[in-house]
Amino acid sequence: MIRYISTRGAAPPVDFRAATMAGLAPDGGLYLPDRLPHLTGEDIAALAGLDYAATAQRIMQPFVGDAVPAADLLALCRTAYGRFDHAAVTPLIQLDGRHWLLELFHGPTLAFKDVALQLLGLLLERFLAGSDRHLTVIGATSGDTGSAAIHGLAGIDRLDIFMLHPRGRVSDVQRRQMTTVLAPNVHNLAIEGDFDTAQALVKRMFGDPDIAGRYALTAVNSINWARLLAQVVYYFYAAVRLGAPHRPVAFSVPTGNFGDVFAGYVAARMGLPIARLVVATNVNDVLHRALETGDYAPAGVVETATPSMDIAVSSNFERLLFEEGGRNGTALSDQMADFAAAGRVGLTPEQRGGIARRFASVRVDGDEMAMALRWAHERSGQLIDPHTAIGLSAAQRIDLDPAIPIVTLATAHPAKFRDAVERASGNRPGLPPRVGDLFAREERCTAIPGTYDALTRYLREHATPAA
Ligand SMILES: Cc1ncc(COP(=O)(O)O)c(C=O)c1O
Ligand SMILES: N[C@@H](CCOP(=O)(O)O)C(=O)O
Repeated sequence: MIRYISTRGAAPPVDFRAATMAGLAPDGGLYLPDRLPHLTGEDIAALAGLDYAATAQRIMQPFVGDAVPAADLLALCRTAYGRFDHAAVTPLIQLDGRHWLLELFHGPTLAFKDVALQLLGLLLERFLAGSDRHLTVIGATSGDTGSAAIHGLAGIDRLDIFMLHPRGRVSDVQRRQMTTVLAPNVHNLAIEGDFDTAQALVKRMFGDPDIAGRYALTAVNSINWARLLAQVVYYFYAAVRLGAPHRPVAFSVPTGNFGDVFAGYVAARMGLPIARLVVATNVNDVLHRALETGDYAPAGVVETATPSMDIAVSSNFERLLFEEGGRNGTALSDQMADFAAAGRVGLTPEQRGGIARRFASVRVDGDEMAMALRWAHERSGQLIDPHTAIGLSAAQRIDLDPAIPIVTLATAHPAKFRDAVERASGNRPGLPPRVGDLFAREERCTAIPGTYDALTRYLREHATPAA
């Protein structure tokens, strides 16, 4: 059975249930499976007849093991993906002979995060029902993870969620999707600072024994392995529909925390013929620079029309460094210590070589983003969101055999970023019916300074101790 090991090598291996409930490993590392199941060409071809929920169960079961029996996992997938408002769950849309969009935004909060967080909510509810524990979820968001997590976790018994977003830096739709959920277990905190401030505060809490032990913290950001696992599924689902295993497919992924594109990497390592994974960044291009130069050196973040990608320190890059560094926890731990001390770290030749075999990267600026957005509209009559447009622009510029289809992950509905879409294209997307009354709903949110003291004070006043 698959066990979960930490990228830092000093935490005991655990099963899927424990890894999901912990979020982050106790040594500060990120959990990864101790081995990846391999799918043969026949296994992949057999996915062609399955709907989304059945594909999800088939791909995830080996990772989940007996933590959730097959029939139950299928039922959870049917519930989670039954809440999407498209029969295909994640439909593929053809733009031209070569370019496709994989629409991941048909869930309750209109972004790809719903694919994982609808299921993660159900898994946590199930795991809690079988125990007497109380969990405190603490998360950081630039808008999409927060709304999806709140919609996935609101109302769960013996679980509270504290979600930090950077005040004034999320769109009005994103903010309201979070702050209008009035369930008593939901706490929205608007902090002074940017997304990295929020993410650093959250990570510090996990490393603080006084807080982490007292409140049984868990994470729903993509540092939680279960988030990524659920995202592996749509790479298989899309590639099979475009001819896998007989035809390779490339994916272009608008990237911030490196979660979504890492899920694609896992799919490739499991045997899916992915010709190339394109890491598409905006001008906050730490990942593009790291892939080009081998120097992972976060710099200050500037605000862009794609706020969900305005990230300096990209959490899941650590997972890739571990995988491509020989899965050596001690070496990775040293590398991360160097990073913490110097604020930058060089990749080893082994890591650079491994990464270059599977990935390409493109940095897309605001004008290029707007051009891709207009192109998609002219071509297909469809408005796409600015994050998707970053992915599409990268896909259009990548050097790849033209016979290989390239799928851009459409990570959000354009209505979530309607001001930016209007600025780029002159067209204002309407709100879909499921959020029609969003602007009439009451909001609840607490503003706090972006300091550790302020956050821990709030937590001590509002969180429930573990025992
Ligand atoms: C709309 C949108 N696109 C892309 C991304 C980047 O995804 P990841 O952080 O998994 O790289 C995010 C945020 O995570 C997002 O909200
Ligand atoms: N863009 C993200 C940032 C957090 O990413 P996550 O995938 O690590 O949860 C957001 O929407 O909040």
